[in-house]
Amino acid sequence: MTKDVTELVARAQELRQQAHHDALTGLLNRRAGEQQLQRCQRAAQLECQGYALILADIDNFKSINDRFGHEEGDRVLQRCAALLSRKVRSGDALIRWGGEEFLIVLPGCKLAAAQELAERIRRTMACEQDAVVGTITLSLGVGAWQPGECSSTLLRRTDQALYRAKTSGRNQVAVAP
Ligand SMILES: Nc1nc2c(ncn2[C@@H]2O[C@H](COP(=O)(O)OP(=O)(O)OP(=O)(O)O)[C@@H](O)[C@H]2O)c(=O)[nH]1
Repeated sequence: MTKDVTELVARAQELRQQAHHDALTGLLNRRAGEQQLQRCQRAAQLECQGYALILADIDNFKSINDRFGHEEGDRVLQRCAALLSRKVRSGDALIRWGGEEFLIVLPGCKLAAAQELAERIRRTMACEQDAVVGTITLSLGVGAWQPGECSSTLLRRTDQALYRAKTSGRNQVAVAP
């Protein structure tokens, strides 16, 4: 009987893990990430505790897949996820937001600190050499919550900053005004 209960609890934990996490990278999946973002937004409105976002996107990822194959592309995604995991603090949320795009939610973080973190991430990624693919770079957009703003507006501003980082040459950080 006790063994059955233990197995059920373990299975429930496994299912919860699968429901909230991306199978390839182990990061939070988009749905769980959206919930984290909403929690952060509520705290911002109720307690006036701001937060910041970083959107990081691997540069020219399609050509990595094309040149080295989809499996190597998957490994590059895992490598990026591992690097990002090393850079964030325990209260932050690290999310696989899309194919080769990652969102970091930083509760209580101001714009300047988020920009510094994004720059540290960019530099570390660009300096490390992957044995197969060589240099991998990231473009990053950074935004900080403004009073009265909803999370989708902040997300849109941060995405626009990421777009500027891409169109300005990639391997750079752009900040949402
Ligand atoms: N290996 C692998 N590839 C993926 C995965 N999800 C998305 N992709 C690929 O990621 C690529 C993204 O390509 P684009 O959107 O053109 O972006 P990009 O080549 O990185 O170009 P820029 O973002 O403009 O620098 C597509 O070729 C997708 O097939 C995945 O889970 N694994």
